[in-house]
Amino acid sequence: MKNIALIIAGGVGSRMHQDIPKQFLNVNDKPIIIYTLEAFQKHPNIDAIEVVCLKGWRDILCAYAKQFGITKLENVVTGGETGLKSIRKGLYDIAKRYQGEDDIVLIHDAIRPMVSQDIISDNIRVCREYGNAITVIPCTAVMLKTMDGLSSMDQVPRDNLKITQTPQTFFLKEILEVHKEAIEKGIDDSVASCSLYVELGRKLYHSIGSEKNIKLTTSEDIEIFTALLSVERPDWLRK
Ligand SMILES: C[C@](O)(CO)[C@H](O)COP(=O)(O)O
Repeated sequence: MKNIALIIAGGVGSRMHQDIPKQFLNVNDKPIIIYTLEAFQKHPNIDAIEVVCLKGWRDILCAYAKQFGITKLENVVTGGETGLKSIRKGLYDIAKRYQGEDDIVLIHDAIRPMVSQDIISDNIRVCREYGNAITVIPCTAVMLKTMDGLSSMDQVPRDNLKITQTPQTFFLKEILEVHKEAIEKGIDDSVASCSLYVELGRKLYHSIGSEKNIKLTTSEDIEIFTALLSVERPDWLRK
């Protein structure tokens, strides 16, 4: 009964307008991806870590992992053309080493370095109890619908909306079957694992996220992350 973290670090980060991919940018002398890996390294119920990495960055990542004591890192594979294909490559590689009926995989964005121990624990709990776990937070803003990108005449009731984050956690055996079904049905452009499940008509279960579990997409997000680190060290760094 293993809990395996699959960290997705295959993106080039074009919205950050930097030469270095965002997951490898340094904040306080530490690459962003290392903050993320440390969260899973420190969690007592995470048994192994696999990373899907950008082509050409594998050796650099392995060197950083050694430097920062990420001993749970078992393998690094190169990403695919899309996020979903990168996830699939990671799952296929994990399946070479893990075949247990009870093994679960926590799929997490490398660029969400503020993931807390509580978020990881709740994902494991919900997945083991209900079969999967999608980290979500409530939608607190008014959501406008637009058809032209400039104006709106409609809104989506926010009470029915949840904002998704990662980790998104599944039984390894089941998510491999879901990917097989998606390939057979020609569904290949889902944005995330949760979208794939929805597109195949499967039910998803929510686990508790946090506003602080931000995805570092733009340079503004890096400023927010740096500010968060200066006022509140993540729970796993405090121990
Ligand atoms: C998986 C995700 O983080 C959930 O909020 C998000 O969908 C990832 O989107 P991206 O386009 O791969 O950054």
